[in-house]
Amino acid sequence: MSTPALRFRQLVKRYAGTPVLEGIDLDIAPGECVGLVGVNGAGKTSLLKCLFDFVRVDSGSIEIFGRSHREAAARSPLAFLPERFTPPYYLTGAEFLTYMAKLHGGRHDPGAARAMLDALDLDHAALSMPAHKQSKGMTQKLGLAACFLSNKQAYILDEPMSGLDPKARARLKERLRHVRAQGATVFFSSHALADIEELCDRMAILHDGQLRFTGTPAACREAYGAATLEQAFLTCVN
Ligand SMILES: Nc1ncnc2c1ncn2[C@@H]1O[C@H](COP(=O)(O)OP(=O)(O)OP(=O)(O)O)[C@@H](O)[C@H]1O
Repeated sequence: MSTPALRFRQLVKRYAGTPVLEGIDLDIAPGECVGLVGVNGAGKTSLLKCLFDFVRVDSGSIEIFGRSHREAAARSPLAFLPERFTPPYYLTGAEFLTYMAKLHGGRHDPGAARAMLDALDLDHAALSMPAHKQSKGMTQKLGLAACFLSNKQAYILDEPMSGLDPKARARLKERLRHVRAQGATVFFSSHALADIEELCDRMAILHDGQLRFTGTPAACREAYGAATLEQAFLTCVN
């Protein structure tokens, strides 16, 4: 197998001694789309925070395209959308995208930005509106736009569908298929099992600090003898 895009090995994370992740092993291949699911509080966001070195790992390792996640340069091929994303409240949409383009080491391209807003069904008015006047869905789309404009090798998205209306969800799915067709890796958390089934090559179910299941959605249904992914998930976490 080629070098994985992401490799988690025996990852352990505790908060004040309380374990949240207790030996996570997961490889995600370049170009693969993997969905991370689990009940509220299962540790999905914590796993992603470990990946970006936002929180300290207690033991185990994480590699990004073969390099330790502790090296800042190793994280540069990644675009990230945090959970409950809100841009700095005083920045307009255009200022935020300009700022993010700089952080990603590129230059803001107003034409590309407008095209991306169209792709995600975000009104161009968001470009001149400060974030604090935007709706939850608008700021979410803005965060997604910044991610996709970065043209990174891998997109790490924490509940990317959160707050999006049905049209925007459809547009986001199109965009995810588009970046995958270009060879990008996608790793996202979600509570929407239908989205996981529709978009992902594989899914990982995190429960009680461990990955209870990793494989295709079809294999998940089969493993738990369930007609639907929802039933399979419920059996897995019960
Ligand atoms: N900074 C922190 N300090 C202490 N405990 C934390 C911290 N961050 C998260 N936790 C705890 O770790 C556990 C996992 O939280 P996390 O946010 O990773 O779960 P999640 O799977 O993303 O949940 P959700 O689906 O609700 O977003 C929870 O019990 C949470 O209270």
